[in-house]
Amino acid sequence: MSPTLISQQQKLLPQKFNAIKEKFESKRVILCQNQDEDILKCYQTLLHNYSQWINHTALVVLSNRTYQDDKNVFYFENEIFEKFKKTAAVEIVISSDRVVLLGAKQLQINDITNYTVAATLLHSALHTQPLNTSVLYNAYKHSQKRLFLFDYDGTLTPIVSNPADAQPTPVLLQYLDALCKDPSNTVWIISGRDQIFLDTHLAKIAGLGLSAEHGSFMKKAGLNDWVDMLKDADMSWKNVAMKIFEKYTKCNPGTVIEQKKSSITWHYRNANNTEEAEQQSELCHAELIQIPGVDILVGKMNLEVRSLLVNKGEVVKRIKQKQNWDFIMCAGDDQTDEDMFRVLQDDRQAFCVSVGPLSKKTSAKYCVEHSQDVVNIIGQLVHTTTSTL
Ligand SMILES: O=P(O)(O)OC[C@H]1O[C@H](O[C@H]2O[C@H](CO)[C@@H](O)[C@H](O)[C@H]2O)[C@H](O)[C@@H](O)[C@@H]1O
Repeated sequence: MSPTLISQQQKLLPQKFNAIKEKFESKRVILCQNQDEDILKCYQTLLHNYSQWINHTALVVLSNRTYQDDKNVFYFENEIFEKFKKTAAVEIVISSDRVVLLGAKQLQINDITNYTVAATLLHSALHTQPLNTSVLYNAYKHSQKRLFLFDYDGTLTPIVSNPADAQPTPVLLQYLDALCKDPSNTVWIISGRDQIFLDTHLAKIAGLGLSAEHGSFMKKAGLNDWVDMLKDADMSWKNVAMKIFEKYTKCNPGTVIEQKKSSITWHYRNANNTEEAEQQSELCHAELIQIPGVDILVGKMNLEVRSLLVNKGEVVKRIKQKQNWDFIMCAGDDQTDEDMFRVLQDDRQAFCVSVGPLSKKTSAKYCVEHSQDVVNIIGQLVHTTTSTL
C-alpha cells in the first residue's frame, strides 16, 4: 500500500519532533535517500521475516514530498532530518542508486526487487557491523579490567596451506607481549591447536594464558603446567574416528590427519582433487556423527572431531567468571569461535569480532576482513597506553 501524502506543517509540530526523537534514540536507523517503493517493500519483508527488528529499527526516507509516518517508517525532507541527525545513529544508508552503505563499507544488493534476499542482506548487515575501531580504542582507554580472548588460526595469522607454516610473526609476538605486560589486561589464546604448537610458538610470552584443542587443555599465564580438562573422560571414540579418517585419507591423496591428544583433524586443503575431497568430507561427516559423545566441526578445509565435553564457549565461561571485566574483546574466524561469541552475546562490555566478510553468518556483533586487521588493532591498543588515541 502506498504511503499517504501529508502537509509539511504537520511534520514540524514540536510534539511530533519530540516523539520521533524519543523513538530514534532507542532504534537502529536505516536511511533511505529517496522515496522508493521497492526499498519500502524490502524493509517490510525484513520486519515480517525477522520480527525482532520491529521494535529496534526505523526506516527514514528522505523525500521532498512528505507522507504519513507509520510505526517504523519516517519521512523527512533533507534539512528537517538534519535536526535529528545527532539523536539518530544512522547505521545503514541506502543510496539513490540502491547501493547499501555501512559506515565506510558497501554491501551490494544486486536485486532489490527480490525482497526476501534483500531483506536477508539487511538483516545480516544489522546484525553484524564493521568494527568501529575508534569506539573500541575509546572503551579500552576508559576501562581497568580488560579481557582478551583470541582464536589463533585465521585470526592472528592468515590461513595458509600447511598448518606448520602458520607461525606468529615477530610483530604479533611483540604486540601480544606488550598487551600482556599491562597489568589491567588478561590475555588468552583459545585455539584448536595442540599444546606442543602453542608452547613452541607462544609460551615465550609469559603473560599469555593458553587453551589448546578447543578447551581440552588450559594453561594460565605464568604457569608451566597444563590442566587436562578431559583427564577422566572416555576417549574410546578416538580409535573409531581415526579409522574413519584413515579410510578417507587413503582414497583422497594429498589429505592428511593431524592427530592431537584429545581431538583429530582431517585436512583436505592440499588434496590432489580438492573438489572430490570436499564431497568426500560430507560422507566422512555422515560417518563421524554416528560416534556417540563427540562433536564434529566443519573447519576451513578440515573436519575435526573432539569430545562433546569441551568447546571454546565453555573456556570463555570459565575465564570470564573470575572477574568483573569492564572491557572484553573476543576475536575469531571459524565455526568453533561462534561458541565464544554466543557466550558473550548479551555482554554489553564485549566486542565480539568475526574475521571475514560482512555477509558471513555469525553471532559476533562486529567484523573485520582480515587477520592482519586484528594484529593492527592489537598494535594500536598497545600504543594507547603510551599515547592518546
Ligand atoms: O582454533 P584455531 O586456532 O583457529 O585452530 C583451528 C585449526 O586450525 C588449523 O587448521 C587451519 O589452519 C591451517 C593453517 O592456516 C590451514 O592449513 C588449515 O587448512 C585450517 O583448517 C590447525 O591445523 C588445526 O589443528 C586447528 O584445529
